[in-house]
Amino acid sequence: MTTSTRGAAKTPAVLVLEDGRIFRGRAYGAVGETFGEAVFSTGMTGYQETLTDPSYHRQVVVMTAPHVGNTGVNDEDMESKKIWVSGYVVRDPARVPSSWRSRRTLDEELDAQGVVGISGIDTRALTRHLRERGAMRVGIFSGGAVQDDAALLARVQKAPQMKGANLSAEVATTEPYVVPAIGEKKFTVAAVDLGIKGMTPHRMAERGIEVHVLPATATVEDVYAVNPDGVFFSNGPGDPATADHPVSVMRGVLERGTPLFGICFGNQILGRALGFGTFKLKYGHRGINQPVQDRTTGKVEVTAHNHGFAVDAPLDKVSETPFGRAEVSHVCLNDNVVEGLRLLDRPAFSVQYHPEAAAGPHDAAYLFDRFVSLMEGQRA
Ligand SMILES: NC(=O)CC[C@H](N)C(=O)O
Repeated sequence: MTTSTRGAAKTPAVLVLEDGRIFRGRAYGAVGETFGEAVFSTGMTGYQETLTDPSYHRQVVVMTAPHVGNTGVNDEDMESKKIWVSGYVVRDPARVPSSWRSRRTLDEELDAQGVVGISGIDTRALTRHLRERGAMRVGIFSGGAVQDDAALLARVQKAPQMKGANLSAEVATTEPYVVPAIGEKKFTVAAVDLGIKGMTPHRMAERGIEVHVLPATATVEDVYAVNPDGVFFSNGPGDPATADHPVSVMRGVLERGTPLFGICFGNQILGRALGFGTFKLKYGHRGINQPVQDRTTGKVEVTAHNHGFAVDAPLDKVSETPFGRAEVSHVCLNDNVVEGLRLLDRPAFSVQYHPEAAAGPHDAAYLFDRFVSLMEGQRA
């Protein structure tokens, strides 16, 4: 529950981690209370895209960049219709935004959307704590929600965990919709929406793809009803171990041999469809400067990430799966986490990171071209 109060900057706020560590600051955005999983993002730009990425549903995002809100909020950079983070933590918010596109301040936007945040805390200390102890549950409280610390801690410890959370249906579209191809239409793609970011269909549309975005509950029949040249599985929030329905739909697509591409949650679902497990990372990857190697070319790309889980697949051997041979195509050079999978006997691949990459970098945009090549190959 949140109470909207402008001028929140003067209102004391408290951030309580489930292990009892407490940070005191001032309210930012809406005044009230909120709960979620505390995670940190190292992106120095693109806060508007971060806030509106549905994969952040039920997460409280800590920004490691010390100044946030400098370019205000514009009407163009949203990745979905609303802010999805459940809370927002910044060190030093901009008092006066400066950008020709800015329409309002970030503080006003968070307040208008009822998103509770906190500012003026030592975000470096908080980030180091999360790196050492791992992502954990957190609460932010301000105004009338502030009680004694022990009472707040008890409430944080009762909040739901991210492990085991099945969240796609809470963020995905309930009705199918079409994003038309830009210019000449060359292909039709069925995109299963598990929490899709707006830039993803746009990157496909730019390549002459008409994208039929389908609800997370879509069946194999719904997918083939649009007569697709390719099938796409999107990013999305929650624990991939709970995504049994999309895993079974993906198996149906793999059986038919239709070209298939997955991003982030979609990569974890491909992992599961092939028979690999998934697991929770200690504190995840979130930011826009993660080095990833494409092992099929040897090239290293700087990439945008937002994932807390990963696929458990062997890095150094080709695996036999029910759909033929599969290999790890991409790996994160910071920690050797699996960042991409590809099948060797069927036209299917996926990446754990974000080639659509709003707000950049764009090193990985070639993956959309790879998807187009698979669809061309199927036609030839
Ligand atoms: N961006 C995503 O698709 C995230 C996938 C999954 N929810 C994770 O945290 O790993």
